[in-house]
Amino acid sequence: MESLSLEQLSFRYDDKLILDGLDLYVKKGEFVSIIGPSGCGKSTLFRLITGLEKLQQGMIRKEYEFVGYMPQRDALMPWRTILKNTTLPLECKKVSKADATAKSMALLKQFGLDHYANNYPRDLSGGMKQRVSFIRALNASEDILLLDEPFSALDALTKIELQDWLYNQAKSLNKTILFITHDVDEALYLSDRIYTVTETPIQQMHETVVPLEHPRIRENLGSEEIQKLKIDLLHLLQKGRS
Ligand SMILES: Nc1ncnc2c1ncn2[C@@H]1O[C@H](COP(=O)(O)OP(=O)(O)OP(=O)(O)O)[C@@H](O)[C@H]1O
Repeated sequence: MESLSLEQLSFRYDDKLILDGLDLYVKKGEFVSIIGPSGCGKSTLFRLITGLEKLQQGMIRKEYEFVGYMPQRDALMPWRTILKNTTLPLECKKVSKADATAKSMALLKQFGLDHYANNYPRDLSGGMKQRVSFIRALNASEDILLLDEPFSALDALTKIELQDWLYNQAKSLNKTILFITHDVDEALYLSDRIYTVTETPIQQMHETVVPLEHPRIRENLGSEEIQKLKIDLLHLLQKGRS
């Protein structure tokens, strides 16, 4: 069953065509990554799905009304406490203050951040802020999350830790995730399928099913089959840039 499907989506900024009749789908519980050259239109696609950009042509079908969106930068509000940052989507959905606080506190505790509930974003490390941003996205949608390069600004070790953390969250909570990354290893480790942008404006993306079992084991990324796939994906990315 599809949680999200885009049909014949076209979009332009003034005279610059970004999407040209794109079809894409994500099934319920699937982890799907999009990789592509800088500036090809990946974030624009997310802004169309979230409604931040107005649909111009084509159709977006969503199984649920709300999507959780984690933009490239953590985009936490510096004047709100960590707790208040995470309750924001619930306030927008008119959830009562008591319920919003209880739900957010439970998530903060689950993610080891409950002691920071009354702190401000400036008090947290980059990795912690990304976790807070993830909780805020979870509070926006129980079902589907759009994550735009959530780990790109982190150091290598924190990135690996958060990839494992995200993978476990996605599987244990049975989330449907559409994920943008520039990191081919990250896409291979986390995803069931990968869409690669090979042309601009984007017409159809190249689709790859990742041939790895769940639960994922990082060492398996070193297998001959996966290394060959990685090289193929890098070639496709080069094609998309030229
Ligand atoms: N509001 C806007 N008005 C006009 N052009 C825009 C606007 N936002 C983005 N663009 C242009 O549209 C193209 C696609 O931008 P977008 O941010 O979607 O790319 P991206 O693939 O997410 O890039 P990156 O990987 O670097 O984040 C770029 O050329 C960008 O300069």
